[in-house]
Amino acid sequence: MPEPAVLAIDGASIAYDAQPVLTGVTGRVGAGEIVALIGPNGAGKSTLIKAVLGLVPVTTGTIAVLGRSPAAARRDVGYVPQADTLDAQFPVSVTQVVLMGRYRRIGWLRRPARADRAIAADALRRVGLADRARATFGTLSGGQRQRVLLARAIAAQPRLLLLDEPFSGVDVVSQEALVRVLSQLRQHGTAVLISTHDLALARHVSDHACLLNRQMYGFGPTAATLTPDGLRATYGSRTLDRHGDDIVAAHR
Ligand SMILES: Nc1ncnc2c1ncn2[C@@H]1O[C@H](COP(=O)(O)OP(=O)(O)OP(=O)(O)O)[C@@H](O)[C@H]1O
Repeated sequence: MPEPAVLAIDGASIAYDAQPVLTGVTGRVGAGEIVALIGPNGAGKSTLIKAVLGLVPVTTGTIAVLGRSPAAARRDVGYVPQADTLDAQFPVSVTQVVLMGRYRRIGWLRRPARADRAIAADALRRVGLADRARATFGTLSGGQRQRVLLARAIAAQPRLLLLDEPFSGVDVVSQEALVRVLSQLRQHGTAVLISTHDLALARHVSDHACLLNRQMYGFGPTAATLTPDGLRATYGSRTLDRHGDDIVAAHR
């Protein structure tokens, strides 16, 4: 018997109101696989991530996480939001933010046990911020805050991790930390869905790519999907930067 997919999307349309913003999405993400969502601004990448979280309705077709509805599977799904949606005013320490990742497992009314603190400390170490554990979250740089939120997500030990443009606006150190964490997650069998505008990073880290622009233009092994033809179809008349036969960057 083949392993059931961690995430299974079949002919899904997703809508905030009457008119769907995304249609015809079909694809599978298995344990330990990393899938990149690629498409221009407004393509529907964040919307798809929110639908997998059960926050935006699927109007036709289905989205199943571990064979359950997105809302029922929420406990097994981690989420790192876009950097610019973070609240830097949080008057809490870095460790407290990471421990929030444990509450869905231990319950909001219980105090974290020693094991939870060890898991949080390990998550901070994995993103390279062990030395900032006592710092106030708001005093960190944008890239460091993004890494703290990544630590919070991995401390929850999700089976599926959703990352919304984690590479945008972060420094090289943060990018390297993220690439390192992604490779560890793959080894642990965590499935990852990652939206990004960065084609080079997508090619570097992902096994599969999903091309989106209000509809799906392709889903498959990264090299076979991020082709000049596939990217041209997805981005339309927008400029694509070429290097030899390759398209290296797509403008938003
Ligand atoms: N809460 C909302 N209510 C109604 N429409 C929305 C809402 N959020 C987003 N949209 C619309 O859905 C479409 C897709 O937006 P989405 O944020 O998913 O795109 P994206 O691919 O993530 O873009 P970006 O790369 O700019 O983050 C856009 O037209 C947007 O205006």
